Amino acid sequence: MLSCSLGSQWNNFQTVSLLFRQRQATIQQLDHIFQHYSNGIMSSFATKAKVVFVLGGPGAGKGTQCSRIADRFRFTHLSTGDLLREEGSREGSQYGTMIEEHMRDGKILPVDVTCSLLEKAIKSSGNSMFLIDGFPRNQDNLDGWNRRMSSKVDMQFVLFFDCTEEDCVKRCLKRGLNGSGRIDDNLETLKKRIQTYNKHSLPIIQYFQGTGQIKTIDAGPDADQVFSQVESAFLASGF
Ligand SMILES: Nc1ncnc2c1ncn2[C@@H]1O[C@H](COP(=O)(O)OP(=O)(O)O)[C@@H](O)[C@H]1O
Ligand SMILES: Nc1ccn([C@@H]2O[C@H](COP(=O)(O)OP(=O)(O)O)[C@@H](O)[C@H]2O)c(=O)n1
Repeated sequence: MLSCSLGSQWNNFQTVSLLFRQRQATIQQLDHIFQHYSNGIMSSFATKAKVVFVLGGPGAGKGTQCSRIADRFRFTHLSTGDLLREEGSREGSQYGTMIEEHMRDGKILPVDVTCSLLEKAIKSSGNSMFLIDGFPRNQDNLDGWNRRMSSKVDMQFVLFFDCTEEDCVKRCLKRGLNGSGRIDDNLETLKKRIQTYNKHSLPIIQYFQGTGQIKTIDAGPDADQVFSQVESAFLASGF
């Protein structure tokens, strides 16, 4: 029986080498044994991608902190909102109108659209560590992820940026005034985004609190202070 541990793989190679030196196996037999063992070695390296979900209200600072985490810990930052905006503005996209309407109304898109974009981005990234920012944002997102992706990756934990509604609104409005160009950084849409967050996203955060997978960050202080909490959370998880 072949074992996948590197120690026993090394022993296997030593055995093959001994057989060869003692001329006790034909080249064909040795080739067969070599292929068998090297497949075992490859599978011991082929680990699943690591995923951290990043949640919090609109404007809580998820994107700001994700780009710092990506620099510091070599994660790839996948902003679900950015992927959707990109898809929405792609010429010929069948989802353009749907994405624009949902975003303007502060509504969450069907998971099949979002999950396909995430899966494509994960596959083409060349990395094995991902921050999935703004997802899963409702039960449909979570169910779709569990159906399509959860067995293909290792979810590490959920980083939750805890921010008051007042700060969230202020930050989004300022982001809009500073020229974000986003169709949803205005007071009217923000009210709807906050409603959606309270009704659909908070239950998901509570679900992860129940499973013990949440790391809560106080998102109120300035970005440097928030990052020092974030950094401690990643270091404590072995990153
Ligand atoms: N800790 C913070 N304090 C004040 N403003 C912040 C902080 N973190 C981010 N911001 C600003 O708030 C706005 C929203 O931040 P962003 O990271 O885009 O949030 P999200 O990705 O959660 O929507 C941005 O203009 C950003 O510069
Ligand atoms: N999982 C997600 C994430 C975002 N979205 C859409 O994208 C919009 C913007 O999301 P975002 O993550 O860029 O922005 P914030 O609301 O976090 O600031 C949301 O209001 C939704 O309309 C979605 O449908 N599904």
